[in-house]
Amino acid sequence: MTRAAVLGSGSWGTAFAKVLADAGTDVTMWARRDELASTISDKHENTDYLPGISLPTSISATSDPSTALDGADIVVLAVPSQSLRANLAEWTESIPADATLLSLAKGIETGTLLRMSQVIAQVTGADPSRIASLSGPNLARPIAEGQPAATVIACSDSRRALEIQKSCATGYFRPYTNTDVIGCEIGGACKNVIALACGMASGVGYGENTLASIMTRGLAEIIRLGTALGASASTLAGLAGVGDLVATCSSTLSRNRTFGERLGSGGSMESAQKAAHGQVAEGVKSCTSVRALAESYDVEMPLTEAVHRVCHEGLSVPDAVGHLLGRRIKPE
Ligand SMILES: NC(=O)c1ccc[n+]([C@@H]2O[C@H](COP(=O)([O-])OP(=O)(O)OC[C@H]3O[C@@H](n4cnc5c(N)ncnc54)[C@H](O)[C@@H]3O)[C@@H](O)[C@H]2O)c1
Ligand SMILES: O=P(O)(O)OC[C@H](O)CO
Repeated sequence: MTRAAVLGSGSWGTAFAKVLADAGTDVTMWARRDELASTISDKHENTDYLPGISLPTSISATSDPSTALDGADIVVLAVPSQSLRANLAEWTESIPADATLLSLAKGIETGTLLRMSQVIAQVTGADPSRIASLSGPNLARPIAEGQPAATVIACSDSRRALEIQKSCATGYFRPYTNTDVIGCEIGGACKNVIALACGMASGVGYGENTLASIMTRGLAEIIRLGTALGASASTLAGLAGVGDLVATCSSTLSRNRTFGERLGSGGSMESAQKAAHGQVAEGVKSCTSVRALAESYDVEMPLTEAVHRVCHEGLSVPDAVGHLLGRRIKPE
């Protein structure tokens, strides 16, 4: 039986742990707090992040990372992007030598501008062939409720991608494999920024034409950046690109879209952060790193630039809209 350690017991870590257990994988979760680990093990519910969802009784949880990691074939990294490096530094010693490391995080590290698989390789010293990324239209709660969805598991080593695919395929969760780790990670990180923009537009009161225009032009800038970094455009036209972009930009369950909506309807960054109740909207930090990454490759990303300026330079949403529409007109 495949054994997985899921490190991080937020919404997606918990929903994905359920998927793994439903697929017949032996799962141990790690939670930062003892109290949450005990609730998951004893009450089979994550009352903090996914209240009302019954977890399989086979899932156990611990606040001791080495207990969770003991004998793991697959190590699932389910903490927010900006905390992955510090957490991994503490976990590396206990990670089994041949385990596959699977990142669920959708972000670009600030400062280093590294993708999550690059952070993992740098901190753990693992060969890139042991590192995989999972990304797609995967809002946590509907998946935990068993609503059908598909995803992409990207790894340069197809054997490892297949091992993960088998460990999480269920009657409601359909994983596809891919070898394009860059495309998968760029799609996942960048769509959060575009979802912030859609939320801002929706908060102002704009409707479907505006949102569809932002999604489509957002995809154009994601493809420009992805291909400049070596991703395949077809990955970005698939589940980890268009699929996730549509789900996140359209859903009122998205933390990124909701965050943007609060800004668009006149809320401050502080009030939007407060209203998120500790749940991470990755795009708020990644807009800055994606923008810097794009600049370093001489790639134009006007929507990302606008989101960065609203979130971090005090530009108002109406002024951001004015700047975007005032740009030079050009062919599509
Ligand atoms: N929630 C979703 O629907 C969803 C779906 C797909 C991917 N993701 C991605 O998965 C990653 C994790 O998101 P989530 O939704 O589970 O987040 P979350 O906000 O629900 O929870 C984050 C988890 O990480 C822990 N955490 C927060 N800061 C930490 C730190 N500094 N050190 C250690 N642990 C810390 C929290 O205690 C919590 O257990 C993100 O990159 C997100 O973009 C989320
Ligand atoms: O709630 P969000 O905005 O972090 O998005 C969640 C997932 O990434 C959707 O696939």
